[in-house]
Formats: sequence, structure tokens, C-alpha cells
Amino acid sequence: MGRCLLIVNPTAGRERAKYFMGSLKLQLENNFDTVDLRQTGKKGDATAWAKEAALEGYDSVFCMGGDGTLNETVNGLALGNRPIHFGFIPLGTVNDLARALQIPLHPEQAIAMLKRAKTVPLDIGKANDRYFVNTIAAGVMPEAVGQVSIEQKTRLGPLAYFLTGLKTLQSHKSFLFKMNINGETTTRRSPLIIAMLTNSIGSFRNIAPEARVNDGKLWLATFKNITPLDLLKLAPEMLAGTPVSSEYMYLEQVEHVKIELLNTDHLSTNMDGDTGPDFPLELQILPSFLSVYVPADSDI
Ligand SMILES: Nc1ncnc2c1ncn2[C@@H]1O[C@H](COP(=O)(O)OP(=O)(O)OP(=O)(O)O)[C@@H](O)[C@H]1O
Repeated sequence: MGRCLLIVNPTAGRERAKYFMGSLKLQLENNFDTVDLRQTGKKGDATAWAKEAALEGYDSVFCMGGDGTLNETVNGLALGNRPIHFGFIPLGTVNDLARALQIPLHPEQAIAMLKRAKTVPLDIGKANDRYFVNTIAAGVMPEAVGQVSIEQKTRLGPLAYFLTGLKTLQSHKSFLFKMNINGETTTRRSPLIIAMLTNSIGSFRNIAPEARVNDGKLWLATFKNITPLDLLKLAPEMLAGTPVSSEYMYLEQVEHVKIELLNTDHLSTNMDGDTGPDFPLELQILPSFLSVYVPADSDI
């Protein structure tokens, strides 16, 4: 019971929130004494409101929206830094965190799940002074993925990211990264680095299949240069769900990593689907920082 704040982004997921907002509020009213519904009007609202709710002693904060809304809400909860429960109803294109948490991807089913839900601890990541729930990536793929059109997203869903991403890996472009991983320094040339908290990235589970949402680790994948021939082998394997072999990437479990860019002035990052902080990056894991609602029968 107690107080619950429900943050809804009315523009997310092609403005689908309006169809589900009413039934979500009704469901939450069964679970809490009061439910305050607020609809975001701009970037930053979800962060400010989630932080306020944490500081004001709300029991739970829920959000409904895509990855941007989810990331903003979690940033607010992290800034509030008080014990609070968190829940979300996915409306985005890929919804990696929902996949990793076994939350139904259809909003109606995700709402129904709240009749019988439990809370489990959830790790979050910190990248410089911001927080993320799923991934932060830098290199050829984030740049190309940023250019996937809304039309492609709608038509192909996660496959649009996958195809765009794979194509970029054979572009021969690479970057020189100096990394300090758990206290040890190494320099690597790579087209793409991805730090992950869960095993789902762009809906695929081939990169860090063993990652768990509360294993207390960041999984750092540093890709090696990939030839067109490698790609012919890799693409069907990825579609079939085969884990990416160490032939193509280094995969390390880290708690803390500093990454500097040595051979170019600027490379943007992508964090949970939006533009992330600039280099140098300092990444760290905040183990079990949040308590998140998942289906009662999930094995998390
Ligand atoms: N009323 C609003 N009008 C315009 N933009 C908004 C509004 N409220 C929030 N936003 C911004 O909309 C952006 C996109 O939202 P979100 O990522 O949740 O949806 P999406 O783009 O449909 O989902 P996905 O990226 O997962 O496919 C967020 O960065 C958020 O700050």
C-alpha cells in the first residue's frame, strides 16, 4: 500500500499510452492507497518527478514509455537515492530491460501482471554522472543505429537495429581505447565497445548470454575488427541465437572501468538508446540499487 507515482510519456511508442493509461491507473489503485498520475511534457520531467517522489517518501514509482522514459525515471530515482520500488510498462520498440526481467512486452499483459507481481533487486550502471539500466556503447554501431528511421523501426522492429549494426562492424573503422579495467590498464583497437547490465541488447542475447539483472557485474564487450567473411558466418549465428565467440570480441565482467579515447577527438556514446556522456568514460556498477516489479512467477 502507500503512495505511488505513475509517470506517463504520452508521446512514447507512437502515442499508444492513451489506450493503456486508464487501466494501468485502475490496477495501481488496487495496489496502493493513492496513485498520482503525471504526464510528461518534455525531456527531464520524468527525472525531476521521480527524484521528488523518492525524496518525498513515495512507496513506488511506475513509468510507462519507451527506453528514454525508463532511463529518465531511473536517473531520477538514483538522484533521489532513497529506498523505493520501481515498476514500468514498456511501450518502446526494443524494450531490452523488460525482456531481461520477463515483463510482458504487450502493455495490456504487463498491466495484468501487476495483479500478481513481486519485487527483485536490480543493478544499475553509472556512466560519469548519469545512470543507465541496460547498455552504454561507443563506436561504429551507435552512430549508425542513431540513423535508423522511425519508418524502419516500425516496419522491422529490433531487426532494423541488428541489420544496421552488423553492417557497420565490417566498415574497417576502429578506435583506439585505453581502458583501466578493475585497476589494470590495457590499450585496444576496436570498432565497438558495449557495456551491458543485462543479456538483452537490441533484443538479441548473443553477446553476454550469462548476464543477469542483479549479478553485480557490468559485462564489457570489446569487438575485434571483423572482415566481410567473418560477417557471413556471424550474421546467421546471431540470428540463430549462438553466443558470439571470443574470436570476434573480448568479454569481461567488470565492476569499474575507465575508458579514454586515444586516436580521435570525439566519439559519441549511446546510453539506453539515447545520446550518452562523452569520453573519457568512467563506468561503474551499482549492485542491487533498485527494487523492481516483475511477474510473480519469473525465475529472477
Ligand atoms: N510530452 C512530450 N513531448 C515530446 N517529447 C517528450 C514528452 N515527454 C517526454 N518526452 C521525451 O520523449 C523522448 C522519447 O521517449 P521514449 O524513449 O520513452 O519513447 P520512444 O522514443 O517511443 O521509445 P523507444 O526509443 O524505446 O522506441 C524521451 O527522451 C522524453 O524525454
